[in-house]
Amino acid sequence: MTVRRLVAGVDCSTQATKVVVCDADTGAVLREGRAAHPDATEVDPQAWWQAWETASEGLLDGVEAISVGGQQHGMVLMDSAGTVVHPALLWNDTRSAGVTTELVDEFGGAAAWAAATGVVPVPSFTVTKLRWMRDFAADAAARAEAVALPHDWLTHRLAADRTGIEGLTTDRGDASGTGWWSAIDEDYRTDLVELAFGRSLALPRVAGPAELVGTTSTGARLAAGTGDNMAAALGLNLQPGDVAVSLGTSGTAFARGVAPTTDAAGLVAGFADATGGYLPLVCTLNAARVLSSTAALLGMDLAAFDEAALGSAGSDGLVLVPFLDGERTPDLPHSTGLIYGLTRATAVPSTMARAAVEGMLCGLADAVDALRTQGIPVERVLLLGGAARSRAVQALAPSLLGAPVVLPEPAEYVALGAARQAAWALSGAEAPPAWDVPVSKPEASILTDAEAATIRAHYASVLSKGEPLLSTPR
Ligand SMILES: Nc1ncnc2c1ncn2[C@@H]1O[C@H](COP(=O)(O)OP(=O)(O)O)[C@@H](O)[C@H]1O
Ligand SMILES: O=C(CO)[C@@H](O)[C@H](O)COP(=O)(O)O
Repeated sequence: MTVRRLVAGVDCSTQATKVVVCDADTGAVLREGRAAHPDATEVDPQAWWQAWETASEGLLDGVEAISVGGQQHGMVLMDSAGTVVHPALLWNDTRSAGVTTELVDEFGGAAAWAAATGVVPVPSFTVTKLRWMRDFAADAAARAEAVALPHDWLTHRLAADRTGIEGLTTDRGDASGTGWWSAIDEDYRTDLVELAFGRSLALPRVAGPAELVGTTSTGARLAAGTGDNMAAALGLNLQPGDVAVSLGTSGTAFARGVAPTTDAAGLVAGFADATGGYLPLVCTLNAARVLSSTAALLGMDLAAFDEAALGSAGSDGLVLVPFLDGERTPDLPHSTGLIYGLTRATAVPSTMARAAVEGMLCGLADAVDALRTQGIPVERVLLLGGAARSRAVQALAPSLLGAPVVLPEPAEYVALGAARQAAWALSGAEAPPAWDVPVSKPEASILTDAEAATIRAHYASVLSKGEPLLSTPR
């Protein structure tokens, strides 16, 4: 009789913690749990711990290894005892917008950052949050001795064999989103921590992709973990030519790369991945919540919203610029949403629903184009994340994104990727285990390529007309 080995993967993402327990050989999901996070852009990491405890309750019997995938960029500052000195500022917290330009300039501008680290800081990046702490939360900053990311912190909290800030670990994937780890040098740039914060901080050791880094109180081994997008890439087993478009709280478009990218325009972040390779990625601040907010505005649940968007004959020139939480790509942190083209004909719920889906997808279409500009081949888009469940999204995506779209079987791909990393670390093998990723075709496309081009042209024109409004603080 073969003995089944169990591994767990965790997704500590913006809106929730999700846990999957899988068969280490096949990846079959045997148990699942989930618990919500506070709806805020600064969060006490203790809330992630509570969500982990709730989401994993009753799931971990027999689990031999655990790995944590986490929302990227969040800043967790600790004192020497490991006590968090300020609520974590998350990736979607834009308060560091005011200090980002000066920080970029102090190092010689966008091109210098891109050449040194692979990224150009925007307010999402941890390095800008350190500068904000130095300037606007000096008391808490003075107590800080170490800085870590959400997945580093949760892994550390899970490790029963560590105390204080001793033994903190991260991985190259998540580290590459800080702004002080260089995907070009494969090393920390401690000078950039000092530049941003005014002094040095202890940084987590960068563990190898398949390393075991600790042990939990129940004896399960801990893998290194990684950023949520890196975990999703591992869960999806992305191949050359594949681009993942994830429609969660953030909208992301990413692909596996064989070399670091250095986009001085700052659209494509030159991240590392969780396997030793690279993960060029474009991220927007506005994806699934554009649909849920518009549905709430229209007094509809998500199912009714979807029907309305799908049933609409077209947006008829109504353009919804979806920057409800400010925007990161394009770099417009002070922006808000805009609605343009409202007439008596378009001021109807179904047209508004359609314009919201189109607006969100136009932002992601620009993201996919930015990858193309960096020479990333886009032969097939894998659509995932909560909003990929929307039939309207599925029906509009192929023409707007300009590529064939497939739907990986609905699953928590970040948690699955983390579980795959745990299985890899547990196996001691050269490569991650081969887990199958079934895909299906989406709803038939309801747009011609010409219609999609018109929608994207309207969107681009409203963006450029709205620029003065979008770039000014309210
Ligand atoms: N059918 C649907 N249509 C549109 N949005 C959906 C649908 N189902 C779930 N969502 C949205 O997906 C989001 C959660 O997606 P998820 O990928 O889990 O996000 P995150 O990883 O950022 O927490 C929520 O905002 C939810 O409203
Ligand atoms: O900032 C980024 C990527 O650079 C985001 O993708 C975060 O990693 C949060 O992801 P979700 O919670 O939306 O999955």
